Amino acid sequence: MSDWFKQVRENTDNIVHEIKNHPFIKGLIAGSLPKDVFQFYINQDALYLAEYKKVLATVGIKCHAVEETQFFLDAATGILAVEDALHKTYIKDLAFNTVPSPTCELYTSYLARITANHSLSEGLAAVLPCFTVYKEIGDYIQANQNEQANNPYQSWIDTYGGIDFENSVNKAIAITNKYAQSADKETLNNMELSFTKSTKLEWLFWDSAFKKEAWKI
Ligand SMILES: Cc1ncc(CN)c(N)n1
Repeated sequence: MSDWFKQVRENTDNIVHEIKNHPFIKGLIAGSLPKDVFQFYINQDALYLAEYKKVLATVGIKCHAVEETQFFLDAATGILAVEDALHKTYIKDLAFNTVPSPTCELYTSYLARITANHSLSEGLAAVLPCFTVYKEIGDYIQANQNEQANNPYQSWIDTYGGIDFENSVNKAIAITNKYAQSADKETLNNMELSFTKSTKLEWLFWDSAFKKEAWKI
């Protein structure tokens, strides 16, 4: 498979389309997203990223080439340090809720299960939407903003629309494409299932934040 990512991205276009049209994203573009909703999201995202760091490290230590391992370990510390700083900016005065929402729990548990029990290729495919969806949404928001000056969410938006994040996303895509190139048909099928599931979970994460999802019992 010469460009695995291009193919699976095309096949998940409907999900990305739904993300772009979600009221959460529309609210970020306009800067009108209610503050309590964004803070709920940032709080849940901090809980998500704490687990995602471990997942990236797990994938990294399974990679065959030392520079691939290094990339994922750097991603776990470097990129996430930037995100942690964003989280501190936006939730500084708030009581931090340490309970993951059902969707946060679902997404992190799913990633942990795939990276622990399935093949490296499937693990790479499962963690990739966390890079690619945010890059695409960051770019999409920046391209569709009428005004950036007074948007309270601009530093969050610029983190994902920026060049540093783009470099890291391209590297993650290149590594995953490389493993896809030597994967058999069954593995390719499983990789696409993982990529699609994580892309759906990205939609669900924003949707659950918009609804400030709580445990029903
Ligand atoms: C849920 C989620 N997915 C992806 C990202 C971008 N690393 C994030 N911060 N949060």
